[in-house]
Amino acid sequence: MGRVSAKSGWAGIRNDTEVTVVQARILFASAEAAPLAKVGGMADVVGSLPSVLRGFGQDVRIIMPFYGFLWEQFGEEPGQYRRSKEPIWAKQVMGQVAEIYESVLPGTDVPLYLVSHYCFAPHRIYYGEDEFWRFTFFANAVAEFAWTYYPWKPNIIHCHDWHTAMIPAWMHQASDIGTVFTIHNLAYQGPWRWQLERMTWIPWYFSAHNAMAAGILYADQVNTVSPTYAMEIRTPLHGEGLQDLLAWKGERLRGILNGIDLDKVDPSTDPALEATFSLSDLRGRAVNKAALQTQTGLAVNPEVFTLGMVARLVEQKGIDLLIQALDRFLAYSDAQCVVLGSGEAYYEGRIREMAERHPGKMSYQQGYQPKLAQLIYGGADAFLMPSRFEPCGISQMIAMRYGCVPIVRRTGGLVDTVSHHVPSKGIGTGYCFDRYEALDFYTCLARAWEAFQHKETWQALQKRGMATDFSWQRSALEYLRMYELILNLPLLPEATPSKGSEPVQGNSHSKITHDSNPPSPAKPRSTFPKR
Ligand SMILES: Nc1ncnc2c1ncn2[C@@H]1O[C@H](COP(=O)(O)OP(=O)(O)O[C@H]2O[C@H](CO)[C@@H](O)[C@H](O)[C@H]2O)[C@@H](O)[C@H]1O
Repeated sequence: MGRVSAKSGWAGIRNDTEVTVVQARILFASAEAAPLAKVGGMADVVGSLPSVLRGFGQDVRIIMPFYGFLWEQFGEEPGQYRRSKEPIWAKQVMGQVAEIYESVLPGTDVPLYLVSHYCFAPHRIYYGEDEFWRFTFFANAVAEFAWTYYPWKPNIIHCHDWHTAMIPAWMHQASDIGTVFTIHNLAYQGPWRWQLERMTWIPWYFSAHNAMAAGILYADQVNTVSPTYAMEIRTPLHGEGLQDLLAWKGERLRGILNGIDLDKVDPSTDPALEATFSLSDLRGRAVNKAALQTQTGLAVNPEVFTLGMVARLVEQKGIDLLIQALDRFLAYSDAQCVVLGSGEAYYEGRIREMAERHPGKMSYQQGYQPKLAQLIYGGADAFLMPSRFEPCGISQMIAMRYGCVPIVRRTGGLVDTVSHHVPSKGIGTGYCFDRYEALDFYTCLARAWEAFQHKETWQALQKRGMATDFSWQRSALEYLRMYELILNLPLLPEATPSKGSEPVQGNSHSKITHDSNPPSPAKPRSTFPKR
C-alpha cells in the first residue's frame, strides 16, 4: 500500500503509491471514558478506540458529562488537566442551560468536550433518583451541540448504551448527521417512553417503548461488542425483550469484538504491579502473587492455586454460581480466591460471609480499586468469569495478557476470546464450561486446579494467552467500514483488510497522513440503507 492521504472526496487510486480517502468527523458520546470516569468496560472502549481510529486518519472526538469529581482534576494548577477557561458553547436544553468545555482526553490526542450542568455535580456517575433526567439531558445537549456548534460539526455521532440512545431518534431526520449505536449492556434500557415524554421532546415519528429501543430502532447502524453476543441477542434468551427489534435490524446489527489498548495494558511496563514481567520472562508473576496474598490477607504461599475476580457484583457476572461453587471448592482444595468489586448489597454480603468462613483462603475487597485490579491480573493464577451473559468482556482479555488463565462460561464475547485448554494437544487459552450450573462451574474449577499442578503445561497455557492478539486494529477497521456504509464514502483504501482477514500488525496506520483542515464530506442521505 502506498502513501495514503485523507481528502474531502474519493479520488480513487491516483497512482501506484498514493490513495486518497475521506476524513470523517466522528463524535463519541458516552457516560464513561477511561481514565476520567470509569465504572466498567464501556469506559475502556471509549477511552481507547478513538485514538486508534485517529491513527487511521479520522477526526474522532469524545463528549461526556463533566462530573463533579472531575472538576478538581481540571484547571490551571500544576498536575491538573487543562481545559478551556470559558465554555466554548452554551445553550438552553430541557429548560436549563448546558455548557460545554473543551479539553483533551488525558494521555491521548483525542479532543474532549465536557458537558457541564449542576445535575452532574454529585460525585458519582450512575444511580440517584435523577439518573434518567441527567442522561436524557446529556443526550439532548449532545444533539443540540452537534447541530449548532459550527466550528466542528460531526458527520457521525457514535452513541454508547442507553444514556445516549435518544440521539439517533432525534437525528433520524437530520440530513447531514448519521448515527451509530453501540450496545455494551442490553440489560439496562433507560427511561420508558412515558418518562421520556415528561422530560423532553420526542419526535412525531417516535415509536420506541424505551431509550434503548430508540437507539436500536433509529440508529443508521447498530453494533454490539462481539459476534457471538450479536447472534445471542436476536433470541428470547438474551434479547432482554428486544429480540424481535434486534432481529428485524438485519444486517444493520453486527458484532465487533472489543480490543484492549496494548500500550496501556502491558505487564512489562505496568506501574501498578509489584514486579513487571513479559512473555519471555514470567518470574515477576511470583513477586506479584506474594504481594497480592499479603495485601489481601491470603496465606502467603507460592504453591497454592490463587484465583482472582474483578467485576461489578451484579447478576450478569454469575455471582450466584460463584457463591454456590466457590464455597465448596475452597473447602475441598488448597486453592484461595480474592474477589474485588462492589454492586448489589446481597452479593456483597454473601461474598463477605464466604471470606469470613475461609480466613486466609478467601478475601473480599470492596470498592473500585484500579491498582489492586492490576495486581490481581498480574499475580493471580486464574481469573473467574462465570457470567450469565457477557456482551464481550474486557477483563478476560486483560487477564490473558497478564498470564492469568481465564475460567469462563461459554457465552457472548467469552466464546470469541477464550478457547478451552486441551493439554494433550497443547491448545487453548483458558477453561470453559457451557451450562449456567454450579456443578459445571465447580467441575471446571477442579479441572483447572488439577492442570495447575503440572507447571510446564500450565506455563505454556499462560503464554498462549499472553501471545494472543487482542489489539484494536482489526476491530477499528470494522468500525470504519460501518461508518463508510453510513457516509457512502471511503474512509479506508480499498486494499485495507477487514473482517475475516489477519489482524493488522504493527503501525500500518502510521502511513496515513491527512490535510490539516479538510472540509466535511457531504453525506448523501439517499444512499442510506432503507428500513
Ligand atoms: N472494582 C473494580 N476495581 C477496578 N477495576 C474494576 C472493578 N470492577 C471492574 N473493573 C474493571 O472494569 C472493566 C470491566 O470490563 P468488562 O468488559 O469485563 O465488564 P462490564 O460488564 O463492566 O462491561 C460492559 O461493557 C464492556 C465493553 O463493551 C463489555 O466488554 C462487557 O461485556 C459489558 O458487560 C475491566 O477493565 C475491570 O478491570
